[in-house]
Amino acid sequence: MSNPLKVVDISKPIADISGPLLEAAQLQGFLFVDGHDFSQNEVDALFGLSKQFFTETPADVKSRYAIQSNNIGYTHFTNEQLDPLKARDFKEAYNFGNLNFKTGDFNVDDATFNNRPHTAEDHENPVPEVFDAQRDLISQTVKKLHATAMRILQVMSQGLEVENPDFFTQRHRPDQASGCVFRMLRYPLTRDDKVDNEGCDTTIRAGAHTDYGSLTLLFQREGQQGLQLQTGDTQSQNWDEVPFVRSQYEGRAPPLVVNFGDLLSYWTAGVLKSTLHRVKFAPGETRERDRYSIVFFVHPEHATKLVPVPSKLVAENSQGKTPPTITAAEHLQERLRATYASN
Ligand SMILES: O=C(O)CCC(=O)C(=O)O
Ligand SMILES: [Fe+2]
Repeated sequence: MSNPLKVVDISKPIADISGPLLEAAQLQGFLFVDGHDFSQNEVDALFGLSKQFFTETPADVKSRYAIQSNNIGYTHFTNEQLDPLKARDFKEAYNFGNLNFKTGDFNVDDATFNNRPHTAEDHENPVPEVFDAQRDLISQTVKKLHATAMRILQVMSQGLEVENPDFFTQRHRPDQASGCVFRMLRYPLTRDDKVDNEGCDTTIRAGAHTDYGSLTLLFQREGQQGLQLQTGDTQSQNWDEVPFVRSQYEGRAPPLVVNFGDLLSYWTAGVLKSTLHRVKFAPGETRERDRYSIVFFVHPEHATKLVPVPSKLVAENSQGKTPPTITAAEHLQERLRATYASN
């Protein structure tokens, strides 16, 4: 399969890679990031853990950890109801949140995480047993994912010629409350493509959407492709498949699939592209193999004010218009509300 995306090696000097990274962010909103420091063994262990959780945990146990309004927990969309919307999103996921990248803590209770007294709306965010037994692996992973994301933001800042090269990283400090989420996903194979769902395409497993935050980093597995991004204008409805590519480094995990989210697009007056994407299987493919993916959604600190980025490129693009200044937390709440409203 040909590869429509650029591969950028983030272990190379920033000056050599900031141009290509910015170009990918502006034109496609997607790229592959190689030169990260995840080994294949480490990523295999994560996918093993994900498989163990999804396939060995009884449904009633999973439902005890059901997703909360803070976006933490287990979510399951089944095609058992004859609801075409639900049929399209036949997948299950577990979201880890309230992450502290300095300590490696995750699912911290809401009051402690937000550093305020406990209120009735707060959640405790208990961790399922399978994950509790692997705390170190999860902590190490989220710390490294955050560090990788910070490197990408730095390279991007240089590409955007932001006056302060730390503008973005200063707003994504590792130990401050944010909406960052680490998510394990499984798209099971047990459906029958031939089921007529009132004309809707039953091979689509995650409907077309853009991501909410700053950046998204994703691990996929060989032979389990399915992610597609929209190319061309929104009318033309062309979809490019994200292929599986290997790292150029021996023993390293494959390059991360990285895309830019709505918040970064908003924040840069549209210079960076938040691209529509979806998960779709070729007919028949759904009966051969599950798709597993592991995703890290990066968000700035909750209190971050989305003020104009001090960059000529961004200023030119905004053409003197200044959108109302909102915080990252307000932006996230708005997007989550819209998602729940459409379900
Ligand atoms: O599983 C995938 O490949 C994509 C997941 C995704 O786009 C998302 O969860 O936002
Ligand atoms: Fe997504």
